[in-house]
Amino acid sequence: MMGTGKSTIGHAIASTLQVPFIDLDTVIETQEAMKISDIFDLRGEPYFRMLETSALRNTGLVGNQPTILSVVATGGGAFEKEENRNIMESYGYTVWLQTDIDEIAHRLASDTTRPLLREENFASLRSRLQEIFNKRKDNYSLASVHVNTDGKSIEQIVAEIIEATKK
Ligand SMILES: Nc1ncnc2c1ncn2[C@@H]1O[C@H](COP(=O)(O)OP(=O)(O)OP(=O)(O)O)[C@@H](O)[C@H]1O
Ligand SMILES: O=C(O)C1=C[C@@H](O)[C@@H](O)[C@H](O)C1
Ligand SMILES: [Mg+2]
Repeated sequence: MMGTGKSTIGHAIASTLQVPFIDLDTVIETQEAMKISDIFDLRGEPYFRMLETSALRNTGLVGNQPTILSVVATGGGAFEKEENRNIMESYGYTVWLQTDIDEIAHRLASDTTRPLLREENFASLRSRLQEIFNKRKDNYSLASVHVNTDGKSIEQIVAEIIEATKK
């Protein structure tokens, strides 16, 4: 889900484990030389979703060889497509960061970079987030590791995820 901390936590896990970190949204922006909001506006969401799947596929390979251990943060909508879930499951652990909707709304209230969240005020942002979450939660629950982030520091969340992947 957007705003739960995938990029922040993903980066922190990779630093802790000293492995490469890949942020799929950043990969797509670099490759297209365009901000995600511009890709949505100029090319449309289906085109973005196609780029997302192909970027996801490419994160697992360097040439034709599987890459070494790495941490990948996807966009919040990437787990919606079965094809994407299958690619991610073939790579290893998938992590669902669960964050209270009010907390996400507070975090993103002044952030205008997310094309699916162009809301006029806090109440409409909150209800839009709830609507997106309700639509996506069954797919998110298919992730192999579930971590509730509420009231936790980044360090605590990182430690919980690393611990969960040792089991
Ligand atoms: N555990 C946390 N405690 C407090 N703030 C946090 C925490 N995790 C992330 N944040 C803050 O929340 C905001 C959103 O985080 P981030 O960009 O990592 O989310 P995301 O899941 O990658 O979102 P998106 O799906 O849009 O890419 C940032 O301002 C970040 O600093
Ligand atoms: O939740 C989503 O569908 C999205 C989240 C962002 O990370 C970006 O991938 C894009 O804005 C779409
Ligand atoms: Mg992100």
